[in-house]
Amino acid sequence: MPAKKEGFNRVLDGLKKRQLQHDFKLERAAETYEPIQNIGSGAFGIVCEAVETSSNDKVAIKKVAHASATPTLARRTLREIRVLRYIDHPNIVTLRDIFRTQGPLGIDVFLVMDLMQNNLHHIIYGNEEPLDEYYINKFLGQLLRGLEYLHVASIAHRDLKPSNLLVNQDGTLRIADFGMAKFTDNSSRKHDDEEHCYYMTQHVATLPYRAPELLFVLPEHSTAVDMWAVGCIFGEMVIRNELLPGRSVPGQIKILLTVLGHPPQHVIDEIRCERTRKLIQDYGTKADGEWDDIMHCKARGADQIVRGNCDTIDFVKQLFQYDATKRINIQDALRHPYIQRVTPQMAAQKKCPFRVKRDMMHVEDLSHQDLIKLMTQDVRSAENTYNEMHSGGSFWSAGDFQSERSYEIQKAKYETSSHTNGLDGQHELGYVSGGHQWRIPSYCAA
Ligand SMILES: Nc1ncnc2c1ncn2[C@@H]1O[C@H](COP(=O)(O)OP(=O)(O)OP(=O)(O)O)[C@@H](O)[C@H]1O
Repeated sequence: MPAKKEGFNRVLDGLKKRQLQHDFKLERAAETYEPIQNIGSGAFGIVCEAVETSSNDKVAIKKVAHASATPTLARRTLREIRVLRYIDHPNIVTLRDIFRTQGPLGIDVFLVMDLMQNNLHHIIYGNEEPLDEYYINKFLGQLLRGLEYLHVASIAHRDLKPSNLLVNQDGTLRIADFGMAKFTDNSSRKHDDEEHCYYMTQHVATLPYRAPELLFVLPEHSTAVDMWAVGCIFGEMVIRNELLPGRSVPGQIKILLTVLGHPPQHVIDEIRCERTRKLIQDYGTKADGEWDDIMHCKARGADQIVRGNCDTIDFVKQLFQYDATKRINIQDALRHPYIQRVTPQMAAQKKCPFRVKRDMMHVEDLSHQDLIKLMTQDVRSAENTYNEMHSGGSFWSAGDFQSERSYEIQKAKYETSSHTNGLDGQHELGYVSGGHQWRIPSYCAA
């Protein structure tokens, strides 16, 4: 290598190292984790590869800078913590630890996860060749299994896209980035109505994966938004291109109309936004797209996943129903002949712990102040990360209620307890009986 280039690379390496040190000032937790290199960033977080010094395990640390500064950041962070902290599923990213430091603009939160080698976006586009059919089906099957675990607990991810699906060399896929995750059931209709405004809805889900009920600002949002995204991701794996590649809201709506045809009249009738309804009506009636062609028109290589395969086409059609109530749900998707044909029979999986659902129920209602309070309680300080690692102390895990019944008992105890955390009693049960200042999550237990 010429000397000039070597020198230049050294300078670049030095700059990267300094940036890493600047981004990941871990305070006392630096004795527990050693950052190695930056590996990714999104709109809300930066992620580095690091080593856990005691075990030599490689981990990924996601930093959400000044997580307490705005309600949006605080809510995103709390959602991610509360979904991930009790979950142990082969197709959902594993959260190992959480700690915080005090940054100049509020609390910086660090989520320590198992390190994954890649994400599906890089897998799809990192190769000239389209993805092998075997891998498409393997990834699809794992995505559906991870979603089943969440959807059965009425938790919608709401930001599924290839870059949020992490993949290891052995083909394991794990769903990541739960900043938009939300508990959705019939009682959440209230929130949906509150969210029924242009601003809120247009910040859920990345445009090319955004379901029509979000795009058209319809009142009903459920786990069905994820099923639409599954269709988009499946299509993207097949054609090696975004299936519905809009770059603006009107542009995205026009792409839907062009590719998928006109929404049924009852869906249009539900649209309250005059501008959106007019846009759809003015666009006129288009013929429904033929999935055979849609999935193949941009495909660079030959594959037979879609063409001529009736069960594949039926599966795709059911994912792309404009009407969310008619869209295939996760359980029917797993039972669909296409999935049955291409994915191995899978054993029944265990249920998502009730406490995840319980923790997620109230997040959407909280004020900025309450969000900060809960986030602070859920996350230990970097100081404690170091102390607990080195004292070998056992971590209290009072939040580990195994069932709805034990939750109710603890809740009753809490509500009659004189010990209060300043909230309304429903929100932070783990605070009741622990002697510790911070609520230490169960997964930290040795
Ligand atoms: N556990 C992990 N192992 C390896 N890489 C990861 C891990 N978690 C996240 N990443 C990488 O970091 C990137 C950014 O992470 P993430 O999507 O969680 O951030 P974000 O700011 O919430 O993103 P977005 O803009 O999509 O909301 C991901 O696309 C992924 O490539």
